[in-house]
Amino acid sequence: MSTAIQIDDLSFAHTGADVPALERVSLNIPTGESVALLGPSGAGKTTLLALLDGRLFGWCGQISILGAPLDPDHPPMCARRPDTGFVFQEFALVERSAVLRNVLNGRLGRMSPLRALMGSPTKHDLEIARTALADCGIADLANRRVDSLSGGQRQRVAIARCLAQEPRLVLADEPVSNLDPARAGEILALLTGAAQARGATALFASHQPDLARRFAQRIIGIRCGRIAFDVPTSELNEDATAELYREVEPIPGIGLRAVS
Ligand SMILES: Nc1ncnc2c1ncn2[C@@H]1O[C@H](COP(=O)(O)OP(=O)(O)OP(=O)(O)O)[C@@H](O)[C@H]1O
Repeated sequence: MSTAIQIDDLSFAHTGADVPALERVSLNIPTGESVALLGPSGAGKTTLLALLDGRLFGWCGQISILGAPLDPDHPPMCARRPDTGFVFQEFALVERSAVLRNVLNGRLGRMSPLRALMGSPTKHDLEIARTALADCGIADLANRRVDSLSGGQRQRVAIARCLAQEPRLVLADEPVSNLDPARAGEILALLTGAAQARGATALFASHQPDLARRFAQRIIGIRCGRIAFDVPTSELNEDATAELYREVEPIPGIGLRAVS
């Protein structure tokens, strides 16, 4: 089976940070797998996803996405961009634009440069965007401006935009944090189901172990920038989860230390 994400000995510190956000992380995620990243606030989940998306630089180690190595100092080539879809924790939508326009933005990397520049989608692009809206249960919101939507509705728009991109790898940073439990389950089912139906790989960060169990085949626990466990979902036990979320306290000049 081919590999979607290969990470070897990855370390990274944010500019000005005293301690690294990630330290000596190695993992391999085969194509088609749905994987959840669990970990307490500040563990390094967002940092890891942003690195995999080619948005942070100056890291050490090796990262390979869909068979192509990332450059630690430069963004990925434009041609590779559409293959990775990202659902942001803060949505990253164009607030004053209509929902449909936002979802069509997911198609930009699939359009010819001229069409993308003119903002002129083909019939096919429109069809895909409307299907993504319908799949996310928000077809009726197509013409509403994003700044008139609730947090949960925005989250659906962000997911629809990602699906419209037709990515081979879906990275999602707490993609359902603004939804009630029933809707959260529905949307994660949609996101992971859509990825699986297309043979795509999904890696999503979550604070909700129960949702991770339901929608991931494998669960990776991150704590203080290091991998605490990496197990098939069926093997995740309560003790490992409790240990992952055990309180940490900052030690001046040293970083984070687990409270015993
Ligand atoms: N832009 C930044 N500059 C400096 N330090 C940062 C920056 N972004 C994150 N960090 C630090 O990097 C570490 C990892 O943060 P990260 O946001 O990746 O954690 P997380 O697991 O995604 O947390 P959460 O669940 O709260 O989103 C934390 O110590 C955080 O304070």
